[in-house]
Amino acid sequence: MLTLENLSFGVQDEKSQKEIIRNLNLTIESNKFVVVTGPNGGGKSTLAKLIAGIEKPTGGRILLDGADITEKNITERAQSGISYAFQQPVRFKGIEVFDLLRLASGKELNITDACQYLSEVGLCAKDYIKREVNDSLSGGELKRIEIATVLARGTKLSIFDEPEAGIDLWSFQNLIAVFERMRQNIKNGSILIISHQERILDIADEIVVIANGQISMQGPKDDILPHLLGTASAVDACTKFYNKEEA
Ligand SMILES: Nc1ncnc2c1ncn2[C@@H]1O[C@H](COP(=O)(O)OP(=O)(O)OP(=O)(O)O)[C@@H](O)[C@H]1O
Repeated sequence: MLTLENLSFGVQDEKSQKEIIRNLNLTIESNKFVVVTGPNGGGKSTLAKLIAGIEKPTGGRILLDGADITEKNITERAQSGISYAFQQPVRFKGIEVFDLLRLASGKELNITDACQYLSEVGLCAKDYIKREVNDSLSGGELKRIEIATVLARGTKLSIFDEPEAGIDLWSFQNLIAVFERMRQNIKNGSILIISHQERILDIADEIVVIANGQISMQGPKDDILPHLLGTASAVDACTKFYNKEEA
């Protein structure tokens, strides 16, 4: 279980202090599939980075299964059981896809198992398993490889930041199937996905809407999704909801 207590994150620009996450309280229960959504710039990616240890909070605490991990760095948090898939994944020159999957899994992964992870994210395993994780991979390919590494890690908390970004329509169908399978097989871990996509929101146990650095709505999918739909996209709906709240 992940608990965020009065979590804050602010940055200082030339003129003033900008609060990006404001005294946010959130609990993510074990074995839950939680989707975080909300308007652009609302603070979703920042929140994910605070949980993964990429950014350091300016206030509040982060607890994983009751243990305070606020002061732990990114490596220590990974060791505690948090995986993070970036919105824009990092390339690793000189490392093959197979090496990356083996490192991620933390065990002696054989080629068949590694290929299985690639197939799950819609990549033809034989074409990719020996590819170097360098600039020759497209953004969408890299994104899918990164999702495969998170699958290989199988940690207590897996965080995916906009996994759909840069993925073509055909692969998107596969991706939805991947997340549906994760939802069905969820045990001893939670999944937190940042997404604007209705099909991903629809898989959620719980939806959290973040706007202006705070939670503006939170609850079971069946309660929250109807509020977000009925417009061209969920993010438009979120923006409208937020504007209404502000009025
Ligand atoms: N290190 C930083 N310094 C200054 N501003 C920052 C920093 N990190 C984030 N921000 C700002 O904080 C706000 C929230 O950013 P964040 O990336 O968390 O939003 P988001 O909800 O994930 O947006 P999107 O849906 O567009 O991905 C944005 O206005 C962003 O420009």
